[in-house]
Amino acid sequence: MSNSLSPPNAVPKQSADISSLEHRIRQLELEKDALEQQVRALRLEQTQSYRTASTTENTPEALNRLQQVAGLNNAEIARYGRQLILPEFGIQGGSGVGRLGIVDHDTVDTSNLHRQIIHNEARQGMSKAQSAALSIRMLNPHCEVVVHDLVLDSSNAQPIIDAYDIIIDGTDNVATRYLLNDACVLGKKPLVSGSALRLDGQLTVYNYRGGPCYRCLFPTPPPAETVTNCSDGGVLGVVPGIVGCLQALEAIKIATGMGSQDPPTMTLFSANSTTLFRTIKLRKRKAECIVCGDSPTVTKLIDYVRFCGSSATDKTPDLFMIPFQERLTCEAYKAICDSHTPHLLLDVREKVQYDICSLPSSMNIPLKHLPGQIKLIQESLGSGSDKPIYIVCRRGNDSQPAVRILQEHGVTAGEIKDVVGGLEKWTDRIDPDFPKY
Ligand SMILES: Nc1ncnc2c1ncn2[C@@H]1O[C@H](COP(=O)(O)OP(=O)(O)OP(=O)(O)O)[C@@H](O)[C@H]1O
Ligand SMILES: [Zn+2]
Repeated sequence: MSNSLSPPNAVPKQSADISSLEHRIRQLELEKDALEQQVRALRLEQTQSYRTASTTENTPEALNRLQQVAGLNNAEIARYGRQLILPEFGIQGGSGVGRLGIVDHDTVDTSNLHRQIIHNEARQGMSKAQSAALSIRMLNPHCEVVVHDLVLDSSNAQPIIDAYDIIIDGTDNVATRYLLNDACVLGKKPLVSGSALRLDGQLTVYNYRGGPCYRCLFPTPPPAETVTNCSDGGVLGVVPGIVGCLQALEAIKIATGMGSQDPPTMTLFSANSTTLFRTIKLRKRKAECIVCGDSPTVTKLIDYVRFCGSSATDKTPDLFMIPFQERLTCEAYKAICDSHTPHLLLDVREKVQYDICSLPSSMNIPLKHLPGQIKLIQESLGSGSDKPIYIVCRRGNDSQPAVRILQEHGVTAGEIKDVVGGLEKWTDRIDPDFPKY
């Protein structure tokens, strides 16, 4: 046996290093847990002493003093009474929100009314920010409401964010979510983020008390074609309301110093699950996050539309993947129908959308199933046929990749074209009675 070999029971040096490092990590983790527990206990103590101050001194003098501190008049005390008597809030915590800013560039649409209850039937076509401000003023004339009727982008976001203490995100696109995140990190503002789609919702508070930011969780934007919004995926009316109330709750807790979820958490709501709520613990990427990490490289707002490869509004139909002259206008397609020119009309919307409304004699194959249905399409057309294929979707976006898919799979047809602006344009320009949803 050579001397260089270790004795039978000895641990090789490298594994000894690894295990001692692992031991150290476990120790540090224990220390971290203990420290986090201490922080939680101190925060609880803070809240309780604050609570005691606002409830036990119930003498008229003490109330008067607190009333002055909180700046409430009798009418406001009457208004907020049910909240003021909550021990967790008291007169200081219960004084409400003095100034609310509303940002939205859009106008109220009929399809918003089943869920956006801040608007109503009579407000269709009105600026959403104005309509929201009206509703808030009708509820409470004391609240100052500032209307920002604009598309929030990197040229205007920072001063708007800087003017408020807490930012609540209820937008529907990734470009704006990254923009808001970065502006909040740069402006040191907590971001109460909520989203709702179909039967599901999500709630997270970012950038609060050393917690993670949106980029810590999602360092890179998802591919644009994988993102669905309410307009395409649908949403159950009550779900955004549930998420919105949770966002309001977190904002109130932050405003009153009660704190938010600790440790930082993502709350997932699913109307379809038996438990309704689930939570996921979140971690800040201290070392790697390029905006809130140790060595940030994002030090000012960037072009988020370019970064995400998708627009900040879902109201811009047609991404112009195919040159306009290679496509059909609604009017041109109407002329084809009127002249009874034989053709195959392919509708590439999801089946649930197709079931709501469709053009006569169309064939429904949702975009995602198209590659698997080439044979069926060719058979419907007749092989070697020179019959043209026209493709339609909701807004003229999905129909363009559909054209490319058929071309790439070598479908033989007279021509393969899609309808610019899709069925939405069809309603606007050709048939006002065709349903718009
Ligand atoms: N960058 C932005 N600036 C201003 N408002 C924005 C921005 N991004 C999104 N919004 C607004 O956020 C809101 C998101 O609401 P929601 O998800 O219900 O979509 P919607 O556009 O109202 O409805 P739908 O998608 O069904 O047409 C919209 O009113 C939209 O105008
Ligand atoms: Zn981060």
